[in-house]
Amino acid sequence: MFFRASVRVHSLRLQKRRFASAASGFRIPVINFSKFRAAQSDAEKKETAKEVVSAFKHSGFIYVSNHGIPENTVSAVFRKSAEFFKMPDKVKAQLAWEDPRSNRGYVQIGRERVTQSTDVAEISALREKAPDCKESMEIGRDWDSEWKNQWPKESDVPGFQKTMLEFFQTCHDLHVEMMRSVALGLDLSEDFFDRKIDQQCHNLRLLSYPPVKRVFLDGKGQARAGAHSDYGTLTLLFQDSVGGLEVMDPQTGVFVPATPIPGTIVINVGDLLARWSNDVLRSTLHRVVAPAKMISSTETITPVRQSIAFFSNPNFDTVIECLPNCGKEARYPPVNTENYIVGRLAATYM
Ligand SMILES: O=C(O)CCC(=O)C(=O)O
Ligand SMILES: [Fe+2]
Repeated sequence: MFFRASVRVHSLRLQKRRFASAASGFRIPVINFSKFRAAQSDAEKKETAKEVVSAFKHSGFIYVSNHGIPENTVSAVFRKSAEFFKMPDKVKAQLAWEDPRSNRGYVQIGRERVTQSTDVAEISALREKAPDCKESMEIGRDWDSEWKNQWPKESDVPGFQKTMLEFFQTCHDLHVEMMRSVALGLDLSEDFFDRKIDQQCHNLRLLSYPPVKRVFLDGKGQARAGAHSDYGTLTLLFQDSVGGLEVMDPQTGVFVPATPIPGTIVINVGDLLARWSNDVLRSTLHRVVAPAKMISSTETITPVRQSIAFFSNPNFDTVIECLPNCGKEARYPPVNTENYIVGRLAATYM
């Protein structure tokens, strides 16, 4: 969570990097989502919903298989994303991310430093010392009356806009179903969230982590993306086969690799859903470091890595306050979604 811990505590935890061990008991389960869709009865549906919620309570992360998004849809998005990042820097710079209220556009390497700190000066110092080694392209709903997406010229990346807009809708649809499983798993009515999440105030983020010297990533506090939690309800994360994503075991503070599993999507709880659920569901720290697997014994440069994150959010006018069935006493005061999300974004970008 946002205020959960200080950077000092995290930097101690960052020193420890081990692999998942049976001893810690930490695991990110693979959940077959076709069982939710194809369920013949409410009871059967609830079985998968309970699996989802149980994992979100313990680790905050799941792998979802049989999620219904065709493999060639995902690979087309990866291809268009790679084409986008191959454009010359000065072309990408014309599409620059400008405002946390919009949260759209191209973010060059070093502009964002994800962290749990809330102190602007501290984040700024961190950004200078150990910026995230990544570039990204942020896309929002395309019909917003105030904020416009920063599309590249059609001739520069043919089909980019169409591919991304279709994918945005596809991810929204899956997120609605996932939220239905969360509602059922919390013993709420299946449609509990439907009208609170239907305005698509989400953020599709294309990520590219350039090749970098391994020694550089091994430096103190340096990572492809520093330890952080996400801000919204659920993040749908598509990763390539390179690896490097690690999730913190909340019991031990040890980071555990979330090794890519072909055909699955990694889905994790964000801070707003944790807050909504009064911390019944867990928003877990994660980061991106050099991949564990070496290509060869002489390898000193990590391969380029691509990932795609769909950060789903409640409607911006939704007030987040303790859900039913999530404890008698609210741990947090109510908060407006837009104020919360924009506040978090404003702190992490320069
Ligand atoms: O690239 C990844 O695997 C994770 C990215 C991430 O956690 C984020 O952008 O919030
Ligand atoms: Fe994240």
